[in-house]
Amino acid sequence: MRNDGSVGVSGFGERDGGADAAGAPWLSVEATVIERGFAVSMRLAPGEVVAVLGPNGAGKSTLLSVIAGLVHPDSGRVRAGDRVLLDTATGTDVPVARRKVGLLAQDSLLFGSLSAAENVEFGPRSQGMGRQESAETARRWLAEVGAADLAARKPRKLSGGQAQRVAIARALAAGPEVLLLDEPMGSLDVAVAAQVRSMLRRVLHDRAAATGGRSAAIIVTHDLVDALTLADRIVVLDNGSVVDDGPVERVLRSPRSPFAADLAGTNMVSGHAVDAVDAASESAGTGAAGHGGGWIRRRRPERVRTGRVRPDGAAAARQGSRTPAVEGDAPSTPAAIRTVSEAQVEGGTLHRLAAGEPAVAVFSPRAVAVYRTAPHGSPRNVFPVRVTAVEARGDAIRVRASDGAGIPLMAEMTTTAARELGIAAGDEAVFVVKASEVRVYPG
Ligand SMILES: Nc1ncnc2c1ncn2[C@@H]1O[C@H](COP(=O)(O)OP(=O)(O)OP(=O)(O)O)[C@@H](O)[C@H]1O
Repeated sequence: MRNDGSVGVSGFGERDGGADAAGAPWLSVEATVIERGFAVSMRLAPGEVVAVLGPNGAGKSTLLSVIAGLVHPDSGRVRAGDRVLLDTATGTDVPVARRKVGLLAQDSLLFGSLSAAENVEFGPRSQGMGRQESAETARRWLAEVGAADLAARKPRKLSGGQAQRVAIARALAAGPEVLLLDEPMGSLDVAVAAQVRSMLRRVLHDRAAATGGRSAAIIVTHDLVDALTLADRIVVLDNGSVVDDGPVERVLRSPRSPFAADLAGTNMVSGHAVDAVDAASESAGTGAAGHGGGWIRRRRPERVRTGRVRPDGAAAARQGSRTPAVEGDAPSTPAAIRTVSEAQVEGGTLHRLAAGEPAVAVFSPRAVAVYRTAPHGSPRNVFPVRVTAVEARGDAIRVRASDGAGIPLMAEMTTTAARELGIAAGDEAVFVVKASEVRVYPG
Protein backbone atom coordinates (compact mmCIF):
# COMPACT_ATOMS: atom_id res chain seq x y z
CA MET A 1 0.00 0.00 0.00
CA ARG A 2 1.23 3.42 -0.76
CA ASN A 3 0.15 6.83 0.40
CA ASP A 4 1.89 9.78 -1.14
CA GLY A 5 -1.12 11.98 -1.56
CA SER A 6 1.13 15.01 -1.31
CA VAL A 7 1.44 15.00 -5.10
CA GLY A 8 -1.79 16.49 -6.35
CA VAL A 9 -3.57 15.26 -9.44
CA SER A 10 -4.14 18.33 -11.50
CA GLY A 11 -4.26 19.67 -14.98
CA PHE A 12 -6.68 17.12 -16.35
CA GLY A 13 -8.84 18.62 -19.02
CA GLU A 14 -12.49 17.72 -19.24
CA ARG A 15 -13.17 15.43 -22.15
CA ASP A 16 -16.27 14.30 -23.89
CA GLY A 17 -17.68 10.85 -23.25
CA GLY A 18 -17.37 8.49 -20.34
CA ALA A 19 -20.61 9.11 -18.53
CA ASP A 20 -23.99 7.44 -18.54
CA ALA A 21 -27.26 9.21 -19.25
CA ALA A 22 -27.32 10.44 -15.67
CA GLY A 23 -23.79 11.74 -16.16
CA ALA A 24 -22.11 9.24 -13.86
CA PRO A 25 -18.98 7.48 -15.06
CA TRP A 26 -18.70 3.81 -14.16
CA LEU A 27 -14.93 3.60 -14.29
CA SER A 28 -12.84 6.61 -13.51
CA VAL A 29 -9.08 6.84 -13.55
CA GLU A 30 -6.86 9.73 -12.62
CA ALA A 31 -3.19 9.01 -12.26
CA THR A 32 0.21 10.61 -12.36
CA VAL A 33 3.33 8.48 -12.71
CA ILE A 34 6.11 11.02 -12.59
CA GLU A 35 8.91 8.66 -13.67
CA ARG A 36 7.02 7.90 -16.87
CA GLY A 37 5.79 11.43 -17.57
CA PHE A 38 2.27 10.03 -17.30
CA ALA A 39 -0.70 12.15 -16.21
CA VAL A 40 -4.02 10.84 -17.43
CA SER A 41 -7.64 11.28 -16.48
CA MET A 42 -10.26 9.15 -18.10
CA ARG A 43 -13.82 8.02 -17.50
CA LEU A 44 -15.87 5.19 -18.91
CA ALA A 45 -19.64 4.98 -18.90
CA PRO A 46 -21.39 1.79 -17.73
CA GLY A 47 -20.80 -0.97 -20.27
CA GLU A 48 -18.60 1.23 -22.41
CA VAL A 49 -15.77 -0.11 -24.56
CA VAL A 50 -12.97 2.35 -25.21
CA ALA A 51 -10.11 1.92 -27.66
CA VAL A 52 -6.88 3.54 -26.50
CA LEU A 53 -4.54 4.45 -29.31
CA GLY A 54 -1.30 6.33 -29.46
CA PRO A 55 2.30 6.14 -30.63
CA ASN A 56 4.87 3.90 -28.98
CA GLY A 57 5.73 5.03 -25.49
CA ALA A 58 2.55 7.12 -25.21
CA GLY A 59 1.56 5.48 -21.93
CA LYS A 60 -1.07 2.98 -23.07
CA SER A 61 0.33 0.02 -21.17
CA THR A 62 1.00 2.24 -18.18
CA LEU A 63 -2.67 3.18 -18.11
CA LEU A 64 -3.73 -0.47 -18.05
CA SER A 65 -1.11 -1.32 -15.43
CA VAL A 66 -2.36 1.46 -13.15
CA ILE A 67 -5.94 0.19 -13.39
CA ALA A 68 -4.84 -3.41 -12.85
CA GLY A 69 -2.76 -2.42 -9.83
CA LEU A 70 0.58 -3.40 -11.34
CA VAL A 71 1.94 0.14 -11.38
CA HIS A 72 1.44 2.40 -8.38
CA PRO A 73 0.98 6.02 -9.41
CA ASP A 74 2.54 8.84 -7.47
CA SER A 75 -0.89 10.28 -7.12
CA GLY A 76 -4.31 9.32 -8.34
CA ARG A 77 -7.59 7.62 -7.87
CA VAL A 78 -9.20 4.64 -9.62
CA ARG A 79 -12.84 3.82 -9.06
CA ALA A 80 -14.98 1.07 -10.60
CA GLY A 81 -18.68 1.33 -9.82
CA ASP A 82 -18.87 2.07 -6.12
CA ARG A 83 -15.52 0.46 -5.37
CA VAL A 84 -12.45 2.59 -4.88
CA LEU A 85 -9.52 0.53 -6.14
CA LEU A 86 -6.87 3.14 -5.53
CA ASP A 87 -6.77 6.47 -3.80
CA THR A 88 -3.37 7.82 -2.97
CA ALA A 89 -4.96 10.52 -0.84
CA THR A 90 -6.43 7.98 1.57
CA GLY A 91 -3.88 5.21 1.10
CA THR A 92 -6.41 2.87 -0.51
CA ASP A 93 -4.73 0.35 -2.82
CA VAL A 94 -6.78 -2.78 -3.45
CA PRO A 95 -4.50 -5.75 -4.24
CA VAL A 96 -4.39 -6.93 -7.85
CA ALA A 97 -6.28 -10.16 -7.19
CA ARG A 98 -9.21 -8.35 -5.55
CA ARG A 99 -9.68 -5.58 -8.08
CA LYS A 100 -11.99 -7.59 -10.37
CA VAL A 101 -9.88 -6.33 -13.23
CA GLY A 102 -8.99 -8.76 -16.01
CA LEU A 103 -5.83 -7.85 -17.88
CA LEU A 104 -4.86 -9.56 -21.09
CA ALA A 105 -1.32 -8.24 -21.38
CA GLN A 106 0.72 -8.26 -24.59
CA ASP A 107 2.89 -11.00 -23.18
CA SER A 108 0.10 -12.98 -21.51
CA LEU A 109 1.26 -16.55 -21.48
CA LEU A 110 -0.82 -19.56 -20.69
CA PHE A 111 0.56 -21.88 -18.04
CA GLY A 112 2.40 -24.44 -20.14
CA SER A 113 1.87 -27.37 -17.81
CA LEU A 114 -1.90 -26.88 -17.60
CA SER A 115 -4.51 -27.76 -20.19
CA ALA A 116 -6.56 -25.00 -21.81
CA ALA A 117 -9.46 -25.77 -19.46
CA GLU A 118 -7.20 -25.74 -16.39
CA ASN A 119 -5.77 -22.40 -17.51
CA VAL A 120 -9.26 -20.96 -17.70
CA GLU A 121 -10.26 -22.52 -14.36
CA PHE A 122 -7.32 -20.85 -12.70
CA GLY A 123 -9.05 -17.51 -12.09
CA PRO A 124 -12.28 -18.87 -10.62
CA ARG A 125 -10.32 -21.38 -8.49
CA SER A 126 -8.05 -18.71 -7.07
CA GLN A 127 -11.13 -16.72 -6.13
CA GLY A 128 -12.26 -19.63 -4.01
CA MET A 129 -14.77 -21.18 -6.41
CA GLY A 130 -15.19 -24.96 -6.02
CA ARG A 131 -13.63 -27.41 -8.46
CA GLN A 132 -16.84 -28.40 -10.20
CA GLU A 133 -18.17 -24.88 -10.54
CA SER A 134 -14.79 -23.65 -11.81
CA ALA A 135 -14.73 -26.44 -14.39
CA GLU A 136 -18.24 -25.50 -15.48
CA THR A 137 -17.27 -21.81 -15.73
CA ALA A 138 -14.20 -22.73 -17.80
CA ARG A 139 -16.32 -24.89 -20.10
CA ARG A 140 -18.77 -22.06 -20.60
CA TRP A 141 -16.09 -19.49 -21.42
CA LEU A 142 -14.18 -21.81 -23.73
CA ALA A 143 -17.44 -22.38 -25.61
CA GLU A 144 -18.08 -18.65 -25.61
CA VAL A 145 -14.78 -17.93 -27.37
CA GLY A 146 -15.20 -20.83 -29.78
CA ALA A 147 -12.57 -23.03 -28.15
CA ALA A 148 -14.69 -25.74 -26.50
CA ASP A 149 -12.93 -28.46 -28.42
CA LEU A 150 -9.53 -27.30 -27.20
CA ALA A 151 -10.25 -27.86 -23.50
CA ALA A 152 -7.87 -30.77 -23.04
CA ARG A 153 -5.01 -29.36 -25.10
CA LYS A 154 -1.77 -28.11 -23.64
CA PRO A 155 -0.74 -24.61 -24.79
CA ARG A 156 2.10 -25.96 -26.93
CA LYS A 157 -0.50 -27.75 -29.04
CA LEU A 158 -2.43 -24.53 -29.72
CA SER A 159 -1.98 -22.20 -32.68
CA GLY A 160 -1.54 -18.48 -32.01
CA GLY A 161 -5.21 -17.77 -32.60
CA GLN A 162 -6.34 -20.70 -30.48
CA ALA A 163 -4.04 -19.67 -27.63
CA GLN A 164 -5.38 -16.13 -27.79
CA ARG A 165 -8.97 -17.41 -27.58
CA VAL A 166 -8.04 -19.43 -24.50
CA ALA A 167 -6.25 -16.42 -22.99
CA ILE A 168 -9.35 -14.30 -23.56
CA ALA A 169 -11.52 -17.00 -21.95
CA ARG A 170 -9.11 -17.06 -19.00
CA ALA A 171 -9.35 -13.28 -18.60
CA LEU A 172 -13.16 -13.44 -18.72
CA ALA A 173 -13.67 -16.51 -16.53
CA ALA A 174 -12.54 -14.65 -13.45
CA GLY A 175 -15.60 -12.43 -13.89
CA PRO A 176 -13.79 -9.11 -14.18
CA GLU A 177 -15.82 -5.94 -13.97
CA VAL A 178 -13.09 -4.15 -15.86
CA LEU A 179 -11.58 -5.90 -18.85
CA LEU A 180 -8.26 -4.60 -20.16
CA LEU A 181 -6.97 -5.92 -23.46
CA ASP A 182 -3.49 -4.89 -24.55
CA GLU A 183 -3.13 -5.44 -28.30
CA PRO A 184 -5.38 -8.52 -28.26
CA MET A 185 -4.95 -9.15 -31.98
CA GLY A 186 -1.36 -7.91 -32.09
CA SER A 187 0.39 -11.22 -32.61
CA LEU A 188 -2.17 -12.85 -34.88
CA ASP A 189 -2.08 -13.03 -38.64
CA VAL A 190 -4.75 -11.02 -40.43
CA ALA A 191 -7.27 -13.76 -41.09
CA VAL A 192 -7.07 -15.15 -37.54
CA ALA A 193 -7.16 -11.61 -36.14
CA ALA A 194 -10.41 -11.00 -38.01
CA GLN A 195 -11.97 -14.13 -36.46
CA VAL A 196 -10.81 -13.26 -32.95
CA ARG A 197 -12.01 -9.67 -33.45
CA SER A 198 -15.47 -10.88 -34.45
CA MET A 199 -15.56 -13.14 -31.42
CA LEU A 200 -14.49 -10.29 -29.13
CA ARG A 201 -17.12 -8.01 -30.60
CA ARG A 202 -19.82 -10.50 -29.69
CA VAL A 203 -18.38 -11.27 -26.26
CA LEU A 204 -18.00 -7.58 -25.35
CA HIS A 205 -21.52 -6.85 -26.46
CA ASP A 206 -22.99 -9.80 -24.54
CA ARG A 207 -20.94 -8.95 -21.48
CA ALA A 208 -22.18 -5.37 -21.31
CA ALA A 209 -25.75 -6.68 -21.53
CA ALA A 210 -25.23 -9.51 -19.04
CA THR A 211 -23.68 -7.27 -16.39
CA GLY A 212 -26.39 -4.64 -16.78
CA GLY A 213 -23.66 -2.09 -17.44
CA ARG A 214 -21.63 -3.00 -14.36
CA SER A 215 -18.59 -3.42 -16.53
CA ALA A 216 -16.28 -1.55 -18.85
CA ALA A 217 -13.50 -2.50 -21.20
CA ILE A 218 -10.39 -0.82 -22.54
CA ILE A 219 -8.65 -2.10 -25.63
CA VAL A 220 -5.18 -0.86 -26.40
CA THR A 221 -4.52 -1.17 -30.08
CA HIS A 222 -2.51 0.16 -32.98
CA ASP A 223 -5.19 -0.93 -35.33
CA LEU A 224 -7.92 1.41 -36.49
CA VAL A 225 -10.05 -1.59 -37.38
CA ASP A 226 -10.22 -2.60 -33.71
CA ALA A 227 -11.47 0.86 -32.81
CA LEU A 228 -14.01 0.79 -35.62
CA THR A 229 -15.39 -2.61 -34.84
CA LEU A 230 -15.05 -2.96 -31.09
CA ALA A 231 -15.14 0.42 -29.41
CA ASP A 232 -17.70 3.06 -28.57
CA ARG A 233 -15.04 5.69 -28.14
CA ILE A 234 -11.42 6.42 -28.94
CA VAL A 235 -9.00 7.92 -26.47
CA VAL A 236 -5.68 8.97 -27.97
CA LEU A 237 -2.68 9.15 -25.69
CA ASP A 238 0.54 10.89 -26.57
CA ASN A 239 3.46 11.63 -24.33
CA GLY A 240 1.62 10.41 -21.25
CA SER A 241 -1.46 12.61 -21.76
CA VAL A 242 -4.89 12.32 -23.32
CA VAL A 243 -4.71 14.35 -26.54
CA ASP A 244 -8.01 13.31 -28.08
CA ASP A 245 -11.13 11.68 -26.74
CA GLY A 246 -14.45 11.17 -28.40
CA PRO A 247 -16.80 8.86 -30.28
CA VAL A 248 -14.91 6.82 -32.89
CA GLU A 249 -16.48 8.65 -35.77
CA ARG A 250 -15.82 12.12 -34.36
CA VAL A 251 -12.15 11.39 -33.68
CA LEU A 252 -11.70 10.13 -37.21
CA ARG A 253 -13.71 12.89 -38.84
CA SER A 254 -12.27 15.82 -36.95
CA PRO A 255 -9.16 14.66 -35.18
CA ARG A 256 -7.78 16.91 -32.47
CA SER A 257 -4.20 15.69 -32.41
CA PRO A 258 -1.54 14.97 -35.01
CA PHE A 259 -1.66 11.29 -34.16
CA ALA A 260 -5.42 11.12 -34.58
CA ALA A 261 -5.16 13.11 -37.81
CA ASP A 262 -2.67 10.65 -39.13
CA LEU A 263 -4.86 7.85 -37.92
CA ALA A 264 -7.75 9.45 -39.66
CA GLY A 265 -5.81 9.68 -42.92
CA THR A 266 -8.47 7.52 -44.37
CA ASN A 267 -11.89 7.88 -45.90
CA MET A 268 -14.69 6.58 -43.77
CA VAL A 269 -18.25 6.66 -45.01
CA SER A 270 -21.04 5.66 -42.64
CA GLY A 271 -24.30 4.10 -43.57
CA HIS A 272 -26.29 0.93 -43.25
CA ALA A 273 -25.42 -2.45 -44.67
CA VAL A 274 -27.26 -3.45 -47.77
CA ASP A 275 -28.17 -7.11 -47.90
CA ALA A 276 -25.05 -8.98 -49.00
CA VAL A 277 -26.92 -10.92 -51.64
CA ASP A 278 -28.39 -7.73 -53.06
CA ALA A 279 -24.96 -6.16 -52.90
CA ALA A 280 -23.48 -9.06 -54.81
CA SER A 281 -26.15 -9.07 -57.48
CA GLU A 282 -26.16 -5.30 -57.76
CA SER A 283 -22.40 -5.46 -57.99
CA ALA A 284 -22.67 -7.95 -60.77
CA GLY A 285 -25.17 -5.70 -62.47
CA THR A 286 -23.14 -2.56 -62.11
CA GLY A 287 -19.94 -4.30 -62.89
CA ALA A 288 -18.36 -4.12 -59.47
CA ALA A 289 -17.69 -7.80 -59.79
CA GLY A 290 -15.85 -6.84 -62.89
CA HIS A 291 -12.76 -6.18 -60.85
CA GLY A 292 -11.61 -9.55 -61.90
CA GLY A 293 -14.34 -11.25 -59.89
CA GLY A 294 -12.07 -10.52 -57.00
CA TRP A 295 -14.74 -10.82 -54.38
CA ILE A 296 -14.06 -14.18 -52.94
CA ARG A 297 -10.35 -13.90 -52.68
CA ARG A 298 -9.30 -10.32 -52.56
CA ARG A 299 -6.77 -9.46 -55.18
CA ARG A 300 -3.79 -7.33 -54.45
CA PRO A 301 -4.81 -3.76 -55.10
CA GLU A 302 -3.78 -2.83 -58.58
CA ARG A 303 -1.06 -0.30 -58.98
CA VAL A 304 -2.55 2.70 -60.65
CA ARG A 305 -0.32 4.43 -63.13
CA THR A 306 1.30 7.15 -61.18
CA GLY A 307 0.99 10.80 -61.82
CA ARG A 308 -0.57 10.83 -65.27
CA VAL A 309 -3.67 12.63 -66.33
CA ARG A 310 -5.63 10.21 -68.44
CA PRO A 311 -7.26 11.24 -71.69
CA ASP A 312 -10.64 11.34 -70.00
CA GLY A 313 -9.36 14.01 -67.66
CA ALA A 314 -8.76 11.80 -64.67
CA ALA A 315 -5.72 12.15 -62.52
CA ALA A 316 -4.64 8.77 -61.38
CA ALA A 317 -4.46 8.20 -57.70
CA ARG A 318 -0.99 8.77 -56.38
CA GLN A 319 -0.24 5.14 -56.33
CA GLY A 320 -2.18 1.99 -55.92
CA SER A 321 -1.68 1.96 -52.23
CA ARG A 322 -3.89 -0.08 -50.08
CA THR A 323 -6.72 0.80 -47.88
CA PRO A 324 -5.13 1.38 -44.49
CA ALA A 325 -7.54 -0.97 -42.86
CA VAL A 326 -5.07 -3.65 -42.10
CA GLU A 327 -6.83 -6.84 -42.94
CA GLY A 328 -4.50 -7.29 -45.86
CA ASP A 329 -5.38 -9.79 -48.48
CA ALA A 330 -7.55 -12.00 -46.35
CA PRO A 331 -10.51 -13.42 -48.24
CA SER A 332 -13.47 -11.09 -48.20
CA THR A 333 -17.06 -11.28 -49.29
CA PRO A 334 -18.98 -8.58 -51.12
CA ALA A 335 -20.62 -5.99 -49.00
CA ALA A 336 -22.20 -2.65 -49.56
CA ILE A 337 -23.54 0.17 -47.51
CA ARG A 338 -26.10 2.80 -48.29
CA THR A 339 -25.25 6.26 -47.05
CA VAL A 340 -27.57 8.95 -45.76
CA SER A 341 -27.55 10.42 -49.25
CA GLU A 342 -28.77 7.06 -50.59
CA ALA A 343 -25.47 6.47 -52.36
CA GLN A 344 -24.38 2.87 -52.40
CA VAL A 345 -20.74 2.17 -51.60
CA GLU A 346 -19.49 -1.26 -52.52
CA GLY A 347 -16.57 -3.15 -51.10
CA GLY A 348 -15.56 -6.32 -49.38
CA THR A 349 -15.84 -7.44 -45.80
CA LEU A 350 -14.53 -10.10 -43.45
CA HIS A 351 -17.52 -9.65 -41.19
CA ARG A 352 -21.09 -10.89 -41.20
CA LEU A 353 -23.27 -7.91 -41.81
CA ALA A 354 -27.01 -8.03 -41.49
CA ALA A 355 -28.99 -5.84 -43.84
CA GLY A 356 -29.81 -2.56 -42.16
CA GLU A 357 -27.03 -2.87 -39.60
CA PRO A 358 -24.92 0.29 -39.15
CA ALA A 359 -21.73 -0.12 -41.16
CA VAL A 360 -18.81 1.91 -42.40
CA ALA A 361 -16.90 1.80 -45.65
CA VAL A 362 -13.21 2.58 -45.33
CA PHE A 363 -10.75 3.35 -48.12
CA SER A 364 -7.45 5.08 -48.53
CA PRO A 365 -7.20 8.53 -50.11
CA ARG A 366 -4.53 6.96 -52.30
CA ALA A 367 -7.09 4.59 -53.76
CA VAL A 368 -9.21 7.48 -55.00
CA ALA A 369 -8.90 8.67 -58.61
CA VAL A 370 -10.00 12.24 -59.28
CA TYR A 371 -11.92 13.16 -62.43
CA ARG A 372 -13.31 16.38 -63.75
CA THR A 373 -16.41 14.58 -64.96
CA ALA A 374 -17.82 11.16 -64.23
CA PRO A 375 -16.16 8.42 -66.24
CA HIS A 376 -18.49 6.43 -68.46
CA GLY A 377 -19.51 2.91 -67.59
CA SER A 378 -17.33 2.85 -64.55
CA PRO A 379 -17.65 -0.30 -62.48
CA ARG A 380 -16.63 1.69 -59.45
CA ASN A 381 -17.88 3.74 -56.58
CA VAL A 382 -18.44 7.23 -57.88
CA PHE A 383 -18.77 10.29 -55.64
CA PRO A 384 -19.66 13.65 -57.19
CA VAL A 385 -17.95 16.13 -54.86
CA ARG A 386 -17.01 19.74 -54.40
CA VAL A 387 -13.36 20.30 -53.58
CA THR A 388 -12.90 22.04 -50.25
CA ALA A 389 -9.10 22.19 -50.06
CA VAL A 390 -5.98 21.20 -51.92
CA GLU A 391 -3.07 20.66 -49.56
CA ALA A 392 0.55 19.73 -49.96
CA ARG A 393 1.38 16.64 -48.00
CA GLY A 394 5.03 15.77 -48.33
CA ASP A 395 5.60 14.87 -51.96
CA ALA A 396 1.89 14.38 -52.56
CA ILE A 397 -1.20 16.53 -52.88
CA ARG A 398 -4.23 15.81 -50.78
CA VAL A 399 -7.54 16.89 -52.24
CA ARG A 400 -10.25 17.33 -49.64
CA ALA A 401 -13.82 17.38 -50.81
CA SER A 402 -17.34 16.92 -49.65
CA ASP A 403 -20.15 15.04 -51.33
CA GLY A 404 -23.72 16.26 -51.70
CA ALA A 405 -24.61 15.10 -48.20
CA GLY A 406 -21.56 16.76 -46.70
CA ILE A 407 -19.59 13.56 -46.25
CA PRO A 408 -15.91 14.55 -46.21
CA LEU A 409 -13.68 12.62 -48.61
CA MET A 410 -10.00 12.77 -49.43
CA ALA A 411 -7.94 11.83 -52.46
CA GLU A 412 -4.20 11.80 -52.71
CA MET A 413 -2.24 12.23 -55.92
CA THR A 414 1.17 13.28 -57.13
CA THR A 415 1.95 16.97 -57.48
CA THR A 416 2.37 16.47 -61.23
CA ALA A 417 -1.04 14.89 -61.60
CA ALA A 418 -2.64 17.59 -59.47
CA ARG A 419 -1.02 20.31 -61.56
CA GLU A 420 -2.15 18.71 -64.79
CA LEU A 421 -5.68 18.31 -63.52
CA GLY A 422 -5.58 21.90 -62.25
CA ILE A 423 -8.02 21.23 -59.48
CA ALA A 424 -8.71 23.91 -56.88
CA ALA A 425 -10.94 24.53 -53.88
CA GLY A 426 -14.49 25.22 -54.99
CA ASP A 427 -14.25 23.05 -58.11
CA GLU A 428 -16.68 20.28 -58.82
CA ALA A 429 -15.00 16.92 -59.26
CA VAL A 430 -15.72 13.24 -59.21
CA PHE A 431 -13.96 10.87 -56.86
CA VAL A 432 -13.83 7.28 -57.98
CA VAL A 433 -12.73 4.27 -55.99
CA LYS A 434 -12.76 0.64 -56.96
CA ALA A 435 -14.84 -1.69 -54.84
CA SER A 436 -11.75 -3.85 -54.39
CA GLU A 437 -10.16 -0.98 -52.45
CA VAL A 438 -13.08 -0.57 -50.07
CA ARG A 439 -13.40 -2.42 -46.79
CA VAL A 440 -16.74 -2.58 -45.05
CA TYR A 441 -16.96 -2.95 -41.27
CA PRO A 442 -19.77 -3.10 -38.76
CA GLY A 443 -20.31 0.48 -37.62
N1 LIG B 1 9.00 -0.39 -16.31
C1 LIG B 1 9.18 0.89 -16.66
N2 LIG B 1 9.96 1.69 -15.92
C2 LIG B 1 10.15 2.97 -16.26
N3 LIG B 1 9.60 3.55 -17.33
C3 LIG B 1 8.82 2.80 -18.09
C4 LIG B 1 8.56 1.43 -17.81
N4 LIG B 1 7.74 0.95 -18.76
C5 LIG B 1 7.49 1.96 -19.60
N5 LIG B 1 8.14 3.08 -19.21
C6 LIG B 1 8.12 4.40 -19.85
O1 LIG B 1 6.83 4.93 -19.69
C7 LIG B 1 6.40 5.59 -20.88
C8 LIG B 1 5.10 4.97 -21.35
O2 LIG B 1 5.35 3.62 -21.76
P1 LIG B 1 4.19 2.59 -22.09
O3 LIG B 1 4.82 1.25 -22.19
O4 LIG B 1 3.09 2.78 -21.14
O5 LIG B 1 3.77 3.12 -23.53
P2 LIG B 1 2.86 2.41 -24.63
O6 LIG B 1 1.99 3.48 -25.15
O7 LIG B 1 2.22 1.22 -24.03
O8 LIG B 1 3.92 2.00 -25.71
P3 LIG B 1 3.92 0.76 -26.76
O9 LIG B 1 2.90 1.08 -27.79
O10 LIG B 1 5.31 0.81 -27.30
O11 LIG B 1 3.63 -0.49 -25.98
C9 LIG B 1 7.54 5.46 -21.86
O12 LIG B 1 8.30 6.64 -21.80
C10 LIG B 1 8.32 4.29 -21.35
O13 LIG B 1 9.68 4.42 -21.68
